[in-house]
Amino acid sequence: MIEFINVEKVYPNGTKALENINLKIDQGEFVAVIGLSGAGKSTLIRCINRMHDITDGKLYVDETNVSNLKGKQIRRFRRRIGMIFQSFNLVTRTTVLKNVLVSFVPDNPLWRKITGLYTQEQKRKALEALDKVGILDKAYVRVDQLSGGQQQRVALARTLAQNPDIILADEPIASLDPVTSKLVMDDFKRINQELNISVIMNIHHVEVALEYADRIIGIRKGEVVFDGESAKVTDEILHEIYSGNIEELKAALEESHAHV
Ligand SMILES: Nc1ncnc2c1ncn2[C@@H]1O[C@H](COP(=O)(O)OP(=O)(O)OP(=O)(O)O)[C@@H](O)[C@H]1O
Repeated sequence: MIEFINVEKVYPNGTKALENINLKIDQGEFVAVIGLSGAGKSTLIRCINRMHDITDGKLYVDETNVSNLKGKQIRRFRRRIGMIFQSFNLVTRTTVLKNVLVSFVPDNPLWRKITGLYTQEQKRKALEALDKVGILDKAYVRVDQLSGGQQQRVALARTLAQNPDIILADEPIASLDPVTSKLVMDDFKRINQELNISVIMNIHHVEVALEYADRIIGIRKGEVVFDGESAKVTDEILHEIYSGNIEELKAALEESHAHV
């Protein structure tokens, strides 16, 4: 379980990005975080794996008080939490398989790190992860020969290979076309349901969020203004989340229509 207790995040330049955040997210939930640009969505999910430090309150992942982690403990903790970015973060001039194998580097002794050799078991796990996202046939293809959607699935396979409890996804479909977005979202949903991995996704496409996530967290100006089942999100609630900016809400909805 992930638990935020009165969490606040103030950046060193004085910007208050999160305030009074209280949330409990159970293992296996699929949560979409929505809100205007600058509302604090990215900050919220990046506090979970300590990419950002909170400045007040408490944040727990299971029994771990995230703020108390130091050095090696942070690295070990992050092994349990996969992270997917809009930009895929892959090494494009090498093969799909090598990109997935990279997830094992932290576990390997120095000589394996230097030689770039992996165990048969690691290769088997990497191929298994590629199979889970339907691109096993691309294992020996160079990443720069794949479409954006396929690249995002490689990123997903790399994360799966590390056997995470949680996947944090920061705008994972923002640079994908509507058809590909759907395939990638289907992968997230399947992984969530079949492997019981929690998915916490920051997403601009409201309708996609409503279709795929079980739970919506609406953020406005660093505060949670809605937290509930996707099925219970009404136009009034969306207005509340995006209030003060109807034009942006309309644009977000139109963009989402194009994605479903
Ligand atoms: N490294 C930083 N230093 C200072 N302020 C920051 C930093 N990162 C984000 N902010 C500010 O914190 C607030 C929340 O930003 P955040 O990126 O979390 O919003 P967001 O909802 O994810 O936005 P977007 O949808 O545009 O990505 C914004 O006012 C932003 O300008």
